[in-house]
Amino acid sequence: MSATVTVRVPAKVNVQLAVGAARSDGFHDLANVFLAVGLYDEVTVTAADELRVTCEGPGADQVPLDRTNLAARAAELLAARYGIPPRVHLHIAKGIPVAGGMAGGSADGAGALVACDALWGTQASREELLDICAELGSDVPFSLVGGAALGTGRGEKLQPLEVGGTFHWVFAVADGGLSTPAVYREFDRLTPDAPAPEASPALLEALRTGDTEALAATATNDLQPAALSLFPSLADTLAAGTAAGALAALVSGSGPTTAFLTADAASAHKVADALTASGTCRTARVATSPARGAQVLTPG
Ligand SMILES: C[C@@](CO)(OP(=O)(O)O)[C@H](O)COP(=O)(O)OP(=O)(O)OC[C@H]1O[C@@H](n2ccc(N)nc2=O)[C@H](O)[C@@H]1O
Ligand SMILES: Nc1ncnc2c1ncn2[C@@H]1O[C@H](COP(=O)(O)OP(=O)(O)O)[C@@H](O)[C@H]1O
Repeated sequence: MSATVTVRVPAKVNVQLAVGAARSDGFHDLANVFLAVGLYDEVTVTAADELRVTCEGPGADQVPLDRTNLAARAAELLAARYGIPPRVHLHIAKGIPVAGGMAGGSADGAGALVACDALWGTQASREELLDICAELGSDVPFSLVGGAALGTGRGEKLQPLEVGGTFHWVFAVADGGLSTPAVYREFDRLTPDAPAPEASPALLEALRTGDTEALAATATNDLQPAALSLFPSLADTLAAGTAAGALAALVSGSGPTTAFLTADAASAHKVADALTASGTCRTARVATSPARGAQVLTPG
């Protein structure tokens, strides 16, 4: 056991987000095709007198530092399973836009879990870790595994997917955030008869073969109309990225980050520059996918 462990965890984009009707538990059944992208949060855990969370980086002021933080909840859940007092300092270095539909909070939950497991030497099995992740949130299991996966149920039941190449993305970070439950509520209002969600075979094939144009032609997000309804100016951001040459433009998950798939690295930089100059977003970030899931940087 070492005194400090740092874990790096990627963001995600949903290349397909098919959403069904609301279930009796309030969640929605999904066909959620997750793709991990190379924008990262780092979670560092250090032994301390009591559980404490600190956060640095863009948007850190919007991250709760109390027990509602997903990193704190992850430490508490693992500690409770093994009868360990959760006396740790969790420090989060944010690289993933906060409340942006890129699963930053989920990344921190998965990262804290892996970091505490290494710090405490609990050696929880992959199944146990995935179980705790699912308890923390629908997106958290994917943050642990990374790569690409089809999430069914509320998104927590994962089936790994093959990815045959590198995809080049631009992410436009919006001014402000969107609440995930509010976007799902707006989806319900706009889509009274949502059909059962199904993954698109053509999209899965595009991922498998690493075919950017085919992925661009098949990527869809059923939450996009709801996100646009609550945040209408996102339409201007999508239009600016498309005008600059993006092959596909879509809202990332529940938004308000928008995602632009581009032909190659040069095109990604061109689209990012155009988005920044357009004044329709706060900042634009270039990243590639797939990316590895939660990974220990300093060994425990
Ligand atoms: C929309 C998605 C797409 O990947 O991600 P984000 O864009 O928020 O990152 C996810 O479904 C968000 O997953 P996550 O943020 O983990 O949600 P949870 O904590 O499990 O649930 C928060 C709330 O979202 C709604 N929710 C979430 C998942 C789901 N399948 N159906 C839902 O209706 C519920 O209102 C729930 O109370
Ligand atoms: N470690 C965390 N980092 C960011 N947000 C967190 C964290 N823990 C809890 N939250 C809460 O989760 C909400 C959603 O944030 P985030 O996970 O970044 O976005 P999204 O769910 O859109 O992908 C935030 O508004 C915040 O209140």
